[in-house]
Amino acid sequence: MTVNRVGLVVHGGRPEARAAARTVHEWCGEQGVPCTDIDVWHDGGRRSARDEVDAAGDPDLVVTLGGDGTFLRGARLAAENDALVLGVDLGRVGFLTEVPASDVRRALDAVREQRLTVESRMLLTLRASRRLQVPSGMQELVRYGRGPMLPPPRVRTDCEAGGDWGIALNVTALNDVVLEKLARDRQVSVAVYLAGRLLASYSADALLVATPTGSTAYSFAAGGPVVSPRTDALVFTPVAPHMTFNRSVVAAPDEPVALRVLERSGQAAVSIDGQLRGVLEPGDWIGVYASPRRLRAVRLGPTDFYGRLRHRMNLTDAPAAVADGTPAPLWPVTTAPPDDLAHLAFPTRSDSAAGPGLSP
Ligand SMILES: NC(=O)c1ccc[n+]([C@@H]2O[C@H](COP(=O)([O-])OP(=O)(O)OC[C@H]3O[C@@H](n4cnc5c(N)ncnc54)[C@H](O)[C@@H]3O)[C@@H](O)[C@H]2O)c1
Ligand SMILES: Nc1ncnc2c1ncn2[C@@H]1O[C@H](COP(=O)(O)OP(=O)(O)OP(=O)(O)O)[C@@H](O)[C@H]1O
Repeated sequence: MTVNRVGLVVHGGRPEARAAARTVHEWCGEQGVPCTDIDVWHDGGRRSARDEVDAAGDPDLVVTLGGDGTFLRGARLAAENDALVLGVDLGRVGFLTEVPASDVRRALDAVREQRLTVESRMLLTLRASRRLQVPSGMQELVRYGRGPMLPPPRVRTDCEAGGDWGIALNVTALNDVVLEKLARDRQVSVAVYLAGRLLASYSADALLVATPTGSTAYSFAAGGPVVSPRTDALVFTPVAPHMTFNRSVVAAPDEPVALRVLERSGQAAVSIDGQLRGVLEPGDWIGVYASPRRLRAVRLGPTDFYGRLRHRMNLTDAPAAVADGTPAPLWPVTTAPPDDLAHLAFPTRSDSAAGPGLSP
């Protein structure tokens, strides 16, 4: 693809990320490609995704330099502009970022020379019974020292009128939409509807709806399933529900998950990809569903989701299994499997064989 303009999202608190940003600026200077820093944390607060990408001159490639939080910030901007996103790994976990910092130049060259595949990932969006906002007195209290808050979500202008089903908000979640208690000592009471049918009323610390990408984040910590990011699905997971049914439910992409705060519940905070975006009162509801937008992520080689799961989550083998024999063979994703293990995957599977827009 031709890169016409690069937008940079940098973890400003990390010197290595600032150094990598200089490398990207240098590369862009050499190639004559305009490059703008975006999602800069101004003293006066942060801007909506639309305002950010407009101010950055409509980048068609968003490069993130940081950890997963930085990638999530970049994904929000890339999705708004249907831009590609490339995540450079300069974080603590780096589950979402792929390219090591030492490979930034090589990665940019590969994008320019079209030696890439584009992985399409599902995003969530939502409708709500009213516009979301955080009461001003509450902002300082709930932002946990994590920097400026995003402005309240805008209403989607293409859906502003005629919807009996609440107000469509211009938000996208790559990981998850979380409804959680605000008072430390008071759970939220929430009725949960899947595809319009009541699943159950919950009393819990939080209830969340994750994408397959987000299944390895908060949902995973709450005991939810790991879902391949090549799948489209909505993963509903309760956090510390005070009831016998505490399982996740995996819904189809056309089955919305609606969360309605019950009459006597405490207030509930709505977070999207870890960013506080609103506070709901009893009687309010949100409906979470698959966004018509997708995230377009740059992949420079075969991706290795399960290898990454094993490696980044430090999965360890059962001691008894290890003691029972030689360790199970493990080989890099770029290397052909040993001949006697070739049956473990579809034969001759490659990125290009996986079909347009999806890579394994
Ligand atoms: N108890 C928990 O695990 C918990 C609680 C709140 C929020 N979160 C997650 O944090 C996310 C926001 O990330 P952040 O970096 O801004 O906040 P953060 O710094 O609090 O990160 C939470 C952790 O989750 C990791 N992470 C983020 N997305 C991931 C993914 N898709 N797969 C695997 N690990 C992932 C991050 O690297 C980090 O270690 C939210 O979307 C939510 O899923 C997790
Ligand atoms: N652009 C920035 N300017 C200033 N501080 C920042 C910036 N980005 C991140 N930080 C600081 O870093 C903290 C962690 O941010 P975040 O969780 O988004 O990082 P991350 O990219 O996920 O990396 P890590 O994997 O280390 O958490 C923030 O609370 C903030 O203090």
